[in-house]
Amino acid sequence: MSKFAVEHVKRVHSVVHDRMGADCIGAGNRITRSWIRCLNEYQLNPDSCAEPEVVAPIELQERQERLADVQAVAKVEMANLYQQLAGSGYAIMLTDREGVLLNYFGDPAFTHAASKTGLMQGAVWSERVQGTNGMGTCLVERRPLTVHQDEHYLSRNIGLSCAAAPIFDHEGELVGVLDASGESRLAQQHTLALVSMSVQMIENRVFLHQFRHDYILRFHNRPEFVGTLSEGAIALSVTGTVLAASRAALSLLGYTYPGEIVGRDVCELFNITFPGLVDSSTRRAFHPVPIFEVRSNARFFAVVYQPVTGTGMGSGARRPQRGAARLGAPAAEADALDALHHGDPTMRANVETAKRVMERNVPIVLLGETGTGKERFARAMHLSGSRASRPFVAINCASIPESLVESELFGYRAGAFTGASKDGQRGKLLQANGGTLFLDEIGDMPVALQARLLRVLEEREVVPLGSETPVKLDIRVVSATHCDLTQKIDSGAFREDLYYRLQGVAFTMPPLRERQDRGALIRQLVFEESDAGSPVEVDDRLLDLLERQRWPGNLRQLRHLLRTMIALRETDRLGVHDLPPELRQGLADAPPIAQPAAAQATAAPAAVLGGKPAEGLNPFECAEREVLLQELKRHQWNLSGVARELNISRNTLYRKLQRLNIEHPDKSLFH
Ligand SMILES: Nc1ncnc2c1ncn2[C@@H]1O[C@H](COP(=O)(O)OP(=O)(O)OP(=O)(O)O)[C@@H](O)[C@H]1O
Repeated sequence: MSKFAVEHVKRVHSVVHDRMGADCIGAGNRITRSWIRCLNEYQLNPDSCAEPEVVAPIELQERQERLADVQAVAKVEMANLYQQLAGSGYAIMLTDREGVLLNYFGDPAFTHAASKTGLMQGAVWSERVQGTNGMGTCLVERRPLTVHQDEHYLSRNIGLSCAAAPIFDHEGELVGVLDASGESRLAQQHTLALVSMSVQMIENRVFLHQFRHDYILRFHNRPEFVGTLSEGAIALSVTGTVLAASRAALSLLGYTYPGEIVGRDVCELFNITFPGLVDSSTRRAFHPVPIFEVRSNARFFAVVYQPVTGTGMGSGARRPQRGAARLGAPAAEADALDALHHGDPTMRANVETAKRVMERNVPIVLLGETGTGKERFARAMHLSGSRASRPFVAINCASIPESLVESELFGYRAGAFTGASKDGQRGKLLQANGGTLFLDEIGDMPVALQARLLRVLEEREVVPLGSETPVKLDIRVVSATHCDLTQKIDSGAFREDLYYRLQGVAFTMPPLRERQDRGALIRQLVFEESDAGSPVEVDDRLLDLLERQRWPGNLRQLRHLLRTMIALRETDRLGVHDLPPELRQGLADAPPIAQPAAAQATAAPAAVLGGKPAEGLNPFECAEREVLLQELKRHQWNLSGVARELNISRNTLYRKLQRLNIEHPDKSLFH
């Protein structure tokens, strides 16, 4: 151990064990708290030399797809941030909520050193694994922070300076962290401000994108700030019900949780009716109009943007109707279910059955692989039925932290516990009252919570925390899962009684590779991803290529690819040349999905170089394999050269070679 490391370890122990020491570190108590967690709770050795923990490539891909919306926007912001910090030795990183590094933009000067500490895609930077660090500690503290040099817990990380800010979704849930890390001597004071601004930009853009098919009220207390980074945004349904609010909107209006305003009518927030708001916004040609907040009478300036139409719901389907009844389906929304398919027989049968059962108060379960459209199906049922003007509330049962379950689901009364909001909080169950509750990933719900949920569903009432008065519940419950619930019941991970309570009718969403309407679906996705006013087309060769793929990530994966291609396109007609280079070859070579599995394996591109053919690899991996083989050939199998060229560490390169079945023509040379 170096003298420096010995000193560091001593200091960590003295800070944790001795309050005097803690006061001495002068770094604010977030670091002290974190060090205490690292030593006492995670029992980490400050001088640990353990290899960085890296998730398997397939897991990384799944995690990236789960955060596809955020990632697509974040990539652009990361590139911007990287440019602003260029030359100062920084790497910009995005992690998910578990601290797994999803994206990495590295300054070449720093990348090599960084990979030694584990700053690379797939590495886990949670506090539990890497001790006090920008990303991991930010995930725990849930606020922007810096971790500078020897504030890091592990002595091997004290060469770093990190500035990290948390990214939240519109439901206030933490989804990840954006971080800029560099070598300490180059650390810049304003980095944290830049990172925080980028996060705000990411959150705003994700919000505007996710709710682009709804009305969006964008406002600020100064007219010139409408449309800027600091504006607030509220998504509204066709009847003016608040569907969601951005963080800035909540803060401008003085609320803490989205649940405090979601489900309310916009006229309960501002002293103007929804049709009045839309009319004046349109009449003023989208110049901000003054509106007044109901509680404080504070003046704001607002613009209401119309939904981007073209989801198959018909143009104009979402125009607000003057005095539209709060209950009763807007007629034009009735085809939301029909718009889910373009002739695929399985989906058509699902839609027809859904229409028959959805008003009958029968619980519904949606089954299917990830990304096959379960949530979209649930939303379409909601929009097509009599509850369309009431809230649709989605809960991801797998991701609610144990400690928040109670208040998130059931809500609490004002002052129910220390730290509770003074106005109390309506839980998600009550937010959904009158509408639909969508329980996503139901198979992953913690068992303790299953019992409580069962009771609520049976009694049809909720008692918020700190209250004794039950509130009546009237919700339509739709659940979804990608796992086999009967297997979970057998293993004791899922309650049988809850299973029968949730499953009245089950629908199975066909995977994309089995859908017979793939061509029309691709066109539909391209249309949805195009900006209003500049529609993008797909040429026949590209369409044919895309139709023939197996799409393990289903519609979500396809949408993600199309979004990237549209963002980077040169003209409004997408062709094969718009495919990312690493995919072009792989997609072109991949076998058509109509072939039986055995045939596909043999049809996968056999490597000209590199030993074993690419058996069992998906098209993306085949593409990656091809690119790697070309690079290896170009560098005459000099691994250091290839690693440098690809901006990855030698370790990562080794792992890739193994995963992609690449061997040197002369095997001994790799070892
Ligand atoms: N019929 C459809 N037409 C166009 N896009 C669709 C359709 N169905 C789903 N999608 C798109 O596919 C993506 C994934 O859909 P969705 O989130 O509903 O899938 P899911 O099965 O609920 O996924 P997960 O199991 O991971 O929660 C979304 O971008 C959604 O808009």
